[in-house]
Amino acid sequence: MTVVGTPAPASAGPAETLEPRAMTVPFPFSPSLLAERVAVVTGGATGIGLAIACALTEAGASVVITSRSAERLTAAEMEVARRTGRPVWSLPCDVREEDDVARLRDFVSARCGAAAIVVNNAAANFRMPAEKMTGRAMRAVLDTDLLGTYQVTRAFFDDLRSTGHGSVLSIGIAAVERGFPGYSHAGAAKAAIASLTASWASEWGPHGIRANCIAPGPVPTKGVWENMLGQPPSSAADAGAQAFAQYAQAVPLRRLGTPQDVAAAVVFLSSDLAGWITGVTLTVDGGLNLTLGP
Ligand SMILES: CCCCC/C=C/C(=O)SCCNC(=O)CCNC(=O)[C@H](O)C(C)(C)COP(=O)(O)OP(=O)(O)OC[C@H]1O[C@@H](n2cnc3c(N)ncnc32)[C@H](O)[C@@H]1OP(=O)(O)O
Ligand SMILES: NC(=O)C1=CN([C@@H]2O[C@H](COP(=O)(O)OP(=O)(O)OC[C@H]3O[C@@H](n4cnc5c(N)ncnc54)[C@H](OP(=O)(O)O)[C@@H]3O)[C@@H](O)[C@H]2O)C=CC1
Repeated sequence: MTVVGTPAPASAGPAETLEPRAMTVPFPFSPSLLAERVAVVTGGATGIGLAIACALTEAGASVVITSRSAERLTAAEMEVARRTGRPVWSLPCDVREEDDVARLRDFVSARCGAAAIVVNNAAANFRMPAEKMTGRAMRAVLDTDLLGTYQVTRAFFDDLRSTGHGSVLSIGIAAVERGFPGYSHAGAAKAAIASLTASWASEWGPHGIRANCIAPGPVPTKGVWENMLGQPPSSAADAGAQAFAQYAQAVPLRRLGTPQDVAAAVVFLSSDLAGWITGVTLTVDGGLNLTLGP
């Protein structure tokens, strides 16, 4: 039986074990829930995107993953097949580049058919105090997170509409209305994504396209460790690992998130189970935002 949180292989090194896969909830959706649907997942080779690709595949969708690295995509293709027993397709694409995005759209259409589900998950992040933020640094993040989300979604608009049940899922960040200290570029981009989502929902509802945002709290993926907190710790005793363990105690549900927590929300929102839900931002954070005060 396939499960949402396939346990890490015994051979997994310290970096892999940081992507918590301890959750062993049986896969909660029918394997035919998304049958005949084609899905595109940006940033689908690692972390949360990889878990989303696995979950959509397990729910019956034909999935195309994309990121800038052909090497990571090849590894991810094998990982999805290992976890789900089904193939995914992949194409390198920098979401900041219009030509790349146009090629992606044509690849998906030729290989699998019209996309009914677009998951905007690709993102870039690095710590930088606001007063030190250069224009290039700001642009590097806005171009990836915001422009990339807009560009990919727009490229697939005709396909989404043609299916009659298009669904756009964009990944934001929990409690972004409070800002994102140290990461003001990413906070601004993610806040704008929530607004884009609402605009798309209103404008495209009449075309049968739903648009929703998922706003995760902290999920200690390898990408977060490398880009936000330095190198992954080599053991649970490392200061970084200790800080995260302490952070978990601030969460009402007393744990940090897993990629699979986010993936389950994506499957639900992209399916007909959520057929009358559009324009929402769903926070997936174990209740952490409730502890931040009024
Ligand atoms: C604690 C829980 C909350 C977690 C919330 C959210 C988490 C996440 O979003 S996780 C996603 C993390 N994953 C990634 O970030 C992976 C992808 N990131 C990247 O590939 C890069 O960081 C990049 C896209 C931003 C690099 O883009 P590129 O166009 O190649 O940028 P340049 O190298 O040309 O640099 C442009 C500009 O930005 C400055 N810069 C880039 N990276 C960093 C860095 N790591 N630290 C500081 N500054 C950086 C760079 O210095 C350039 O500015 P100038 O120096 O003024 O030219
Ligand atoms: N982990 C967390 O705590 C939280 C994460 N999020 C969001 O969840 C999503 C996934 O993050 P996570 O899995 O943790 O981190 P990852 O670093 O694993 O994922 C980011 C992905 O984006 C891809 N990517 C980056 N830039 C581009 C680009 N220009 N074009 C195409 N792909 C690109 C990367 O692949 P490649 O480098 O190969 O291009 C990578 O696969 C992001 O949107 C993030 O902001 C939100 C809240 C909390």
